[in-house]
Amino acid sequence: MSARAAQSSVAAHDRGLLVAAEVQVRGVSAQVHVAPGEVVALLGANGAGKSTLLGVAAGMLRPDRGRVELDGEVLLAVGSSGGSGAVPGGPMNRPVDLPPHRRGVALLAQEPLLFPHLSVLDNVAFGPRAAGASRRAARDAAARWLERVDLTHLADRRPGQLSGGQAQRVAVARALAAQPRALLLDEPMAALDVTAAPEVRQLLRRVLSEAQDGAGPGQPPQPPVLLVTHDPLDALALADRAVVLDAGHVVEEGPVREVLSQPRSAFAARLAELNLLAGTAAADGLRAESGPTVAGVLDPGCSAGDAAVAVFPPAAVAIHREHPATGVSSPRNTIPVLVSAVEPRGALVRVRGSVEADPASISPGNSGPGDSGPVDSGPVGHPAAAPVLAADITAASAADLDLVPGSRVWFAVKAAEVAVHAARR
Ligand SMILES: Nc1ncnc2c1ncn2[C@@H]1O[C@H](COP(=O)(O)OP(=O)(O)OP(=O)(O)O)[C@@H](O)[C@H]1O
Repeated sequence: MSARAAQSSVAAHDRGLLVAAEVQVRGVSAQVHVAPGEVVALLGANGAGKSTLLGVAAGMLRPDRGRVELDGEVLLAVGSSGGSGAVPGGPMNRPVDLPPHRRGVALLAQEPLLFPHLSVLDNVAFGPRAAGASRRAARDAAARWLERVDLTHLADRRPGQLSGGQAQRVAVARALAAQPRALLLDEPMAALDVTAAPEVRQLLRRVLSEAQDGAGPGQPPQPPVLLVTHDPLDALALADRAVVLDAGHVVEEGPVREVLSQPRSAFAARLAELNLLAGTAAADGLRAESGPTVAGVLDPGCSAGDAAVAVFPPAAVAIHREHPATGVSSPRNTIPVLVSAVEPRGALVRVRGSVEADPASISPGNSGPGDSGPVDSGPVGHPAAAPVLAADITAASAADLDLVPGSRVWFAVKAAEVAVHAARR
């Protein structure tokens, strides 16, 4: 990239958070921009470079070349100009590398990293105190934040007397009480058990959307949020956009649902081993964006009316040539699908196909879609593209069904196998 092109790419991002870094020893050369109020999920396999970018943004790692800007302020500018690849060079007068505590950036890590000798209240007050608030103002802010994360009753406890989920909620309060100008989340649910993880995910979902709704005229800009995660549910619940890193480079980016439902990189495809339909949560399932209700089981963090996704594994899908009888013992979804690929996978066959919106397109002799089908929601940003679903069936069944690309079939999945999770709209 020429210096001029590099400059213009930086100038285009004068609001929000820009992180561009080249770290040769780690093979990382990537650039990510997060707009004010936007949550970007940084996805990628182990060693892809996610923590490296986060470390550069936080000021914990100095790259060979790199630039970090927050709302136009340069937090880091190191390395020579005129380089190539993802990292803007630009004319370099003198290097800038603000230390972490002067960046106005808060980092929430996997472990809550609370001070063991301080009470919960004083741990939270540490955030605003470190950002320059007076002792009293810091404690007031801490008390307000403990209320927002429903932990007022634990204010006097020491971290050693908290569960893992409670401690992480305290860490969330500490990070946000400092009123950071940008928030970095490094796999914040990864160290939690299966009960605590959804609680913290739900809390983050709530506080992040409150932070975004809260900004108005005269208020500081909404903080950009960069979230590192391996978990597609974290990305779906919390992020607007996904950026996929592979071997240190950005290989894919776009709205989260689009990246997960129509993955173009190998990693996103692996991550998206689940079927996914977007819409609005209903009492007993999901109302697809432009279709009827898919019966399913609502996640505890999800209520009717929320933006949501219905998720089910390919192994839970049965395939029928004719419309199957409606399940008696448990409700069943029947979805008309046009087969696009039939791929052997060991002892199984992965059948992929797009959801058909028009029941009339189903082959003659079918009784038409059942009560709960068809589903024709399209992923965000691709209103015209029908969602693609996958089913794993035995090779013998695939042979019996005589499936080839172009076959028209019904995918059937029991409601009990469909999980409905809250998601960003
Ligand atoms: N301290 C270090 N010194 C040298 N190389 C490192 C160091 N830490 C990480 N690496 C290498 O840098 C590359 C990027 O690592 P990074 O930790 O950023 O990946 P990641 O996507 O965060 O992975 P994970 O999901 O496992 O945390 C990898 O090849 C890794 O082996």
